Amino acid sequence: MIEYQNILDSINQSVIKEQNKGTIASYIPELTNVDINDFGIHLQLVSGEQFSVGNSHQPFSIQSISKVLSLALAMSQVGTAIWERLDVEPSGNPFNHLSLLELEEGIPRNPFINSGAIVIADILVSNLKNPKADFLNYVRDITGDNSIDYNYKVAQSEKETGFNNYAAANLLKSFNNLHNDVEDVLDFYFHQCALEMTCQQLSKAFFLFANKGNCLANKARLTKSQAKRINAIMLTCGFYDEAGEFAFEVGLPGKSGVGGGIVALLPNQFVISVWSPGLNERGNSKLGMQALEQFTTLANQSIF
Ligand SMILES: NC(=O)CC[C@H](N)C(=O)O
Repeated sequence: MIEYQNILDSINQSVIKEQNKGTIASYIPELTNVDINDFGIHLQLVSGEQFSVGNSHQPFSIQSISKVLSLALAMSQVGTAIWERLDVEPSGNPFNHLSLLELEEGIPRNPFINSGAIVIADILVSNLKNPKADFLNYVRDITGDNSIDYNYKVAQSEKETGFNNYAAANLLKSFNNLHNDVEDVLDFYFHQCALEMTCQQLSKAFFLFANKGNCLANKARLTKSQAKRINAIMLTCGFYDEAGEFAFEVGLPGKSGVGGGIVALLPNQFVISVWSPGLNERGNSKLGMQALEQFTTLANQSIF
């Protein structure tokens, strides 16, 4: 029997002592309205038990973590045809890097760098009747929580400063890999990134990836094979140019966001969500990575 609560308590004790908590993302100005000392973890076992520590019930901006949820919805709607428009290779580059996209003629390396997520957003805009409302309902549905919502100020803040994402979308358009208007696709993308969730809600939202495609309410939302493939992409691409380091330190598929959240999971066992808003140089939560390294070491559980 693993003493999960003791493990989470001891991680909390050790990370709150850290002097260097990283840097809060400021390129989206509205993201700076958080306290660098905020820290929470929520662990959801596939067997149903839950454990948490710290601010695990405080909503934060999930940012790029949303790219896994948009990919899941696109795969369940469109199936394998999405792979005609993007690849599944790690990019070895920052999430907002553009030169590879030009070299590779508008085919993004994977769905978790910004250009890849923008292609997925385009697919959803083409396939959903009311894209923003339908995506929100999907996330509420798989999580079993209707209180989840977009933070409209964060979406607006990114719209006003998202020049790099406008560049990515226009480059995709120039290669005919964006079918809708740049404005419509980015409006959807900025909202999906502006979803606010707590660590507890994130663990519940990601339950289907640990549970062979079946969500918390035990409804099939993805096939087993789709869940397996999404986990593989999280492992190889979930942390951009730090994916190797995350596999090395933590050893789980996962996804980060510049709001300081990280979700990771062990198939058939658990989902764990961590939030600490200070980021390292690669744009991933500094203490979040440390906490997860300690978790898989102390619990002796990883995919390796
Ligand atoms: N890594 C991230 O979380 C980046 C997401 C952010 N919305 C962006 O496009 O820049």
